[in-house]
Amino acid sequence: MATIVAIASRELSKAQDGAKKFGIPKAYGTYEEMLDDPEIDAIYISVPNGLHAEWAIKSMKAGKRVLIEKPLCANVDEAKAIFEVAQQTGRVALEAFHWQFHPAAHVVKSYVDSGKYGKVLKTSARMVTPKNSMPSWDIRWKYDLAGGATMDET
Ligand SMILES: NC(=O)C1=CN([C@@H]2O[C@H](COP(=O)(O)OP(=O)(O)OC[C@H]3O[C@@H](n4cnc5c(N)ncnc54)[C@H](OP(=O)(O)O)[C@@H]3O)[C@@H](O)[C@H]2O)C=CC1
Ligand SMILES: O=C1OC[C@@H](O)[C@H](O)[C@H]1O
Repeated sequence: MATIVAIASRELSKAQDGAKKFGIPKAYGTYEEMLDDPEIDAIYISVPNGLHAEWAIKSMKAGKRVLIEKPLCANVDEAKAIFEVAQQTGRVALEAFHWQFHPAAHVVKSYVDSGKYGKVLKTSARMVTPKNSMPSWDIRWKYDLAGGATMDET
């Protein structure tokens, strides 16, 4: 079982509001301060996509295990860097993407692998969101933060 020990924001007042709302004992006004907290074993990384690798690597170097929001990171070089640091530090790095563990996904994969229904010739995906649910300032529109529909649904 895990206990949430602290929450961090780039703005202390935001962290304090979150801590109060969710009954979290400690609030930090920088991410670095949280990494310095010896009481913390693992960090949940929920910053924008383009910052996942940076904070996963800093967290592991600070001795923490990391649960990294999907998508794991922005590109293959970052993915390699994350797993190199995980190996060097002996820390666990896991992407918070439930499909790889979902029984339904395994059943679908077993059908595909079995060839029972023939070969997969094409797949297609479309991202649709309710009108105004993703304002223009949302991180998902920001290329420099590794936004975009493909990244969002990866
Ligand atoms: N698994 C799932 O089902 C879901 C996963 N996600 C993933 O979670 C991550 C965050 O998504 P979401 O919570 O919707 O995003 P938000 O924009 O709501 O939150 C991201 C937070 O990151 C912090 N942050 C740090 N640096 C920056 C920066 N340069 N610009 C903007 N924000 C920054 C901010 O917190 P602060 O200012 O307090 O420091 C901000 O509140 C994404 O990787 C997304 O793909 C999102 C939704 C569902
Ligand atoms: O589950 C999700 O649905 C909406 C998306 O924008 C989000 O990032 C994703 O994780």
